[in-house]
Amino acid sequence: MNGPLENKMASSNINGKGQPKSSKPRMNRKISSPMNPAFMTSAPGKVIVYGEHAVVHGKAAMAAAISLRSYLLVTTLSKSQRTMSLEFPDIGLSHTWDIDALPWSTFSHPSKKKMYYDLVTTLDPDLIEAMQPHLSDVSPEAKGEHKKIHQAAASAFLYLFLSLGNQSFPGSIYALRSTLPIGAGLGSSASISVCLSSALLLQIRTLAGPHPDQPSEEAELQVERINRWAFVAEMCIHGNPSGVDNTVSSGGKAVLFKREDYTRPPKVIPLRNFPELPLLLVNTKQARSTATEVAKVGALKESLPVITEAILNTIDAVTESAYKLITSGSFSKEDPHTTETLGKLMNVNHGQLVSLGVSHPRLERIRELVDLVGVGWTKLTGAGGGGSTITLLQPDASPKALEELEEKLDAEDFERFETTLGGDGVGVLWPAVLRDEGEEEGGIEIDQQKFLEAEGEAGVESLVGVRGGREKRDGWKFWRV
Ligand SMILES: Nc1ncnc2c1ncn2[C@@H]1O[C@H](COP(=O)(O)OP(=O)(O)OP(=O)(O)O)[C@@H](O)[C@H]1O
Ligand SMILES: C[C@@](O)(CCO)CC(=O)[O-]
Repeated sequence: MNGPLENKMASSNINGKGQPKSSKPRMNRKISSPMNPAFMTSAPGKVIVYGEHAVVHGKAAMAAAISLRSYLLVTTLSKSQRTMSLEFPDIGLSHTWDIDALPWSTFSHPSKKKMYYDLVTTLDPDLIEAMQPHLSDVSPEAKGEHKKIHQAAASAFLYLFLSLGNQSFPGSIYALRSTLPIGAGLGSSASISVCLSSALLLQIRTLAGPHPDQPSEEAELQVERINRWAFVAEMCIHGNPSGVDNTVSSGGKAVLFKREDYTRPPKVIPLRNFPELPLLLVNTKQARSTATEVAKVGALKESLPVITEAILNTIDAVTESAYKLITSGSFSKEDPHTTETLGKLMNVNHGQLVSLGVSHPRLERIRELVDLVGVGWTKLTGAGGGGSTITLLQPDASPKALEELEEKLDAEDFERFETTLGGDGVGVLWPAVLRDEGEEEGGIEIDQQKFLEAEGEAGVESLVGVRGGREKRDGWKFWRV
């Protein structure tokens, strides 16, 4: 059976299959004091329903959280252990920094120091430079794309840690597992960014809650702070993010998102009555980097500015039409005409993304297979260039045709996902103890060994999952906005 590492990365040029772990996870260290119990954070992936890429250029996008999530377990070490460790087995990354050797003087210099409530919209080149010597010894044996994946995750953590922490920060281990495929357009980087940002903000004790009777304005402020720092981590991972992924991952549910001015917070409209659309989510297993795909569109805009801007504007019009339809008083998802309009808009949006040059033959093959059986409307979702598609299924799609489609997708080695849209955003499990409903007392204490050894995505989901397949789990808490 595949272990977590083998399962995670798609079989492509950034293949993580069978990568040796950099070193064995350190699972035998002495763990937290009762004052600093081990705790967890978790955040969802997302699908972009309309408007990816255009959103990087100031247009609107509509996106919703999905039920696949990342989970981060934080274990505080005893006072004498002055190290910060990352255990990210999904990508085969294991690294430890000596806290006292990190570039504190640069990060805490008055001209550079940021506060936990600040809005940071660009990475500081001096800070990036100061981090370099501490990143160059991360996975020195890794090569090519594999190395980039490690560097991206390590730099996201280090930039946040050095910005939010200080030299007297307690030594800690950050163990991360995700049920999301990586580089598949489903927001894996945003979900780990939200996990890291919320964990560090909790460790420096700047977050209130989450607790059940928290006023919603307070909850909103906490989520906003997490989201701002998650955006910083996203900038470390993919250069020029719009912020839509981390916004959905932090707040959950579904939103219309637009960032016209990068020096100001984006405009985010929650879509409270976002319909539970019957969606089929398919991964090409062709991993790619969001940074590369975003750069492709940037390059097209430079070489064909007028045409590219025109395409981006028509994408905006598609997103706007879908938004108007969903928020109109007469909207009903039972109405086949409405579904058909949303579906046609998805098809148009896909065509626009093809013109921007971010499709891939495997994405086109999924479209072809769906079109051949005629069960719905398909578009790529996320950055494209591989990654995933979403298909809005026709309400009257015949079960036989659907079965036929599933067989074909399986035969051609595509990966189908079942997921629900619009779930919770960032969650906290403090301390790391879970109890299933009906269980008498005690509950399961999640320690690093259990967490790192859980078998595959299903093992992670069943051990620490927000639902874990059960009706209700006691322990995970969310800021309710
Ligand atoms: N489970 C994970 N463990 C460690 N690092 C991860 C994990 N998931 C994502 N990452 C980091 O995020 C990067 C992938 O980000 P990228 O934005 O390219 O893809 P994505 O977020 O899955 O897709 P999209 O942005 O299109 O939704 C990886 O290279 C890695 O650095
Ligand atoms: C391609 C893109 O629009 C969506 C990636 O999920 C990039 C971004 O918004 O940061």
